[in-house]
Formats: sequence, structure tokens, C-alpha cells
Amino acid sequence: MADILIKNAYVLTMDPDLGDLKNGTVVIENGRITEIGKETNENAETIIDAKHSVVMPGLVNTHTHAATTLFRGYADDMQLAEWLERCIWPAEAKVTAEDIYKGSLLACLEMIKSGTTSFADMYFFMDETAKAVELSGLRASLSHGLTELGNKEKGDNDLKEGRRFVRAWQGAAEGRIETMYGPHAPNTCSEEYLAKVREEASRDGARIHIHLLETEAELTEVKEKYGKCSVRLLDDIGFLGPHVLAAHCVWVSDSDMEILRKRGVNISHNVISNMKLASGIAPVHKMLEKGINVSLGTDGCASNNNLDLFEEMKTAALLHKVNTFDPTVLPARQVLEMGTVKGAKALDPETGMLKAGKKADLILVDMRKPHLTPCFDVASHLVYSAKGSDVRTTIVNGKILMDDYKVLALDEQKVMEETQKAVEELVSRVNI
Ligand SMILES: CSC[C@H]1O[C@@H](n2cnc3c(O)ncnc32)[C@H](O)[C@@H]1O
Ligand SMILES: [Zn+2]
Repeated sequence: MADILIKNAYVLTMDPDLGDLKNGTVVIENGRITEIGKETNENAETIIDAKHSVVMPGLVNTHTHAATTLFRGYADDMQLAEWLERCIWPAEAKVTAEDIYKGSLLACLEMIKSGTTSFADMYFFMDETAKAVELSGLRASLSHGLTELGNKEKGDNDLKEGRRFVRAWQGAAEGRIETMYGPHAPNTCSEEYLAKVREEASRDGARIHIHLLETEAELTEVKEKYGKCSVRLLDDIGFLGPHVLAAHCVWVSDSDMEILRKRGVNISHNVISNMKLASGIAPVHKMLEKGINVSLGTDGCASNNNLDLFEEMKTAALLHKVNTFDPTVLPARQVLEMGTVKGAKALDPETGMLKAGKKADLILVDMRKPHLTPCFDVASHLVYSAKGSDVRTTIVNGKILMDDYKVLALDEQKVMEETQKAVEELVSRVNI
């Protein structure tokens, strides 16, 4: 007998061969999708009647700093450098491992509730984030952030911790955790340091998560220091490849895009964070046209201020239209691909699509809502009208994490209360 049978659903498979299925069924066994189609004779331990719901692949958040839920709304309306140096970094210096656990758990709760089934994270005290991921049931690609900032000792210590973390957690939580190396950015890590990270990562068979050309300031600083921009710098040291996940890429030139395409680098577009910090507008439509894999990320709650990928999809679709004066740019289906299949290509290609054999990471979106009525086109609704709060059921690795709006793995009230308490204590230490 199968574990889960979902029936009577509108199934948005994101599989180009299968397309959408009206009145479709999805069968799940041992963490994988075993059958998908119109009808099935299968019986199952759990049967979900998905009438009035859309079943789709879970959303993939390819760049965040989960524990920064602690700083949601703490420092708004500032430039990136000032925001980091005056507010975020001093506050982060006072944060404890326990705070990170609570902040990460809150992030996991928020993601489960808004339909995100996997995410890529870069932060510190990452054992705590890994423990939160393990408990919550989500899937994640985690990295300890590595920052040198002209301090060799700090760089070496960070790398040592990054290496320990990569080796300690790779494949943990029934294979739901992947570990990565996380050099912060080309303007906070030196060329030699980045080369060392590249070497360590390939030795461990680990992938790399990095911020890249988020601001014009990075472009200028790196050009002044090395006589070339960040992308060329990374390429010259053999850093780039399909194992690299680069967040932002706002200030990339045409020739940078050519390098990123040639090397098969995965890009995470963080449209709301880029808008909020006024970093600029990434040339997403050009990257997509070139065939570069561009997915979506929220960045941390300190610069977003939430983890709702439905908001991210809508904002991306709208911003690139007005920026190009072309309403045909980034249509709904393409944006859904960025939020699912393309994100999965960056983190785990065995997810992101509803197809027999894929890992069972999927969500049910409740379409019985005033703002989703009437429904001419499901894809349009998911991008332009739906919200994270319309997600009623979230399944990861074949396990139900939220069942009809009820989160099973976590005690919602307790997670919120404990984070609130931790932040109140943190405030008294930092003088926020
Ligand atoms: C070394 S851990 C990650 C580090 O990055 C900071 N951070 C959060 N958001 C951004 C962003 O948009 N650009 C650059 N750095 C960012 C985070 O607070 C940690 O200090
Ligand atoms: Zn970031």
C-alpha cells in the first residue's frame, strides 16, 4: 500500500512532458512520487482529497539567512554597507547559539506555512540551523558563512568551522541536509582565500554558495583592487562552475553573463531584498534568455522582511516588466519555473517537479478564496494573486509537515513565543 494518495487535484506538474492535470492523482511511497496521472487503483495509508486545491512542487528558496528572522524589522530603509556595518553585524556579534536555533526554527515554521519545501542558507552557528531543519522536516543546503574582511586569522577560523560543518552534516536528516561552503562575497574575501575555499570544496565534493555583485560598491571595490570585476576574478582562479550558487548578480555585465553561462553557474535572484536595499535591478530577463539557470531567493528577513516566495514570484514578474517596458517579460509560467524547477536544479534536481521517481516535495494551494475567484488560469493566480498563506498542506520527502493548515512537526505558538523572548533578551544585550 502507498503512503499518501492525493486525489481530485488540479496538478501543476511543472513537467513539460506531462503538463497540468485536471482531476489528477499523485501517489507517494517511501519519500518519492511513484505515480502521477488521472486515475489510480492504488490505496494508501493517508488519502488527501484535494478538491478545490492546486497540487504543485514545493517552492525552493535559493538564498536566505534563516536565523535573521531575529532581525525582522530591526533596521529598515538603509544602504547595504551602512545596514550591515552599523546595525546587522554589531547585533550578530551578540547573538548566541540558542538564539540562532530559535530564529532558524521560526524561519522553518514560516517556510512550511508559506509553501517552501527547501532552502539554501548561509549563516553562523549552523549546527543550530541544521538541528532546526532536522526537527522541522524541511530540506536544506546549509553553509557556514566565511568572511575574511582583511583579517587572516578570522578567515582561517571561519574556514576551519566551515569545513567541520560540511563534514559533520552532509547527508544528515535522512538525506534532507546538504552542506556547502559559503564564502560571503568577493569584496569580503580575498582572491587567495576564495581560491583556498574552492580547493577545499572540491576536495570535499561540496558545492559553494556566495553573494556576487550585489552592489555597485562591490563592483568598484573589486575593480580598484584587482583591475577586473568579481566574475572575471572568480573565473581566473577556476572558482566558477555548476557547483556554484551565486546570490544577487545585480551588477553583472554582458561579458560576465557570458562567463556565468559558459560555466553553468546557478543564480539566485533576490528581487525584494535588492529593491529594499536599493541595490539595483538584476538583468534577469537577459540571463534567462541566455539560458542561465536563474532561481528565486528571499535573502534574510533583515532585508525582505519575510520568507514568502509567492511575494517574490509576483515582485519579480512585475519589476522586470516595468524595468524593460515590456509586459511580456517574465510571464507567470516562467516565474513558476524559477520558483520550482530552476531552484531545484540549483539545490537538488531530484525535486522541483511532480513526476514519478522524483522526491515527494510538494504543496497544496487552497483555491477556495475570494482573491482566487474566478479562476481562468491557475499559473496566473499562483503568481499574481496567491499568497503564502493560501498554502494548506506541505509535504517534504513524502512526510506531511502541514496538514490542512495545521503544522505537525512544530508547536507554532511555542516557536513564536520563544523567539520573541530570545529577541527581548538580545535587545537588552545589544542596545538595539
Ligand atoms: C557570514 S554569514 C552571512 C552574512 O551575510 C549577511 N547578509 C545578510 N544579507 C546580506 C546581503 O544582502 N548582502 C550581504 N550580506 C548579507 C548576514 O547578516 C551575515 O552577516
Ligand atoms: Zn544574503
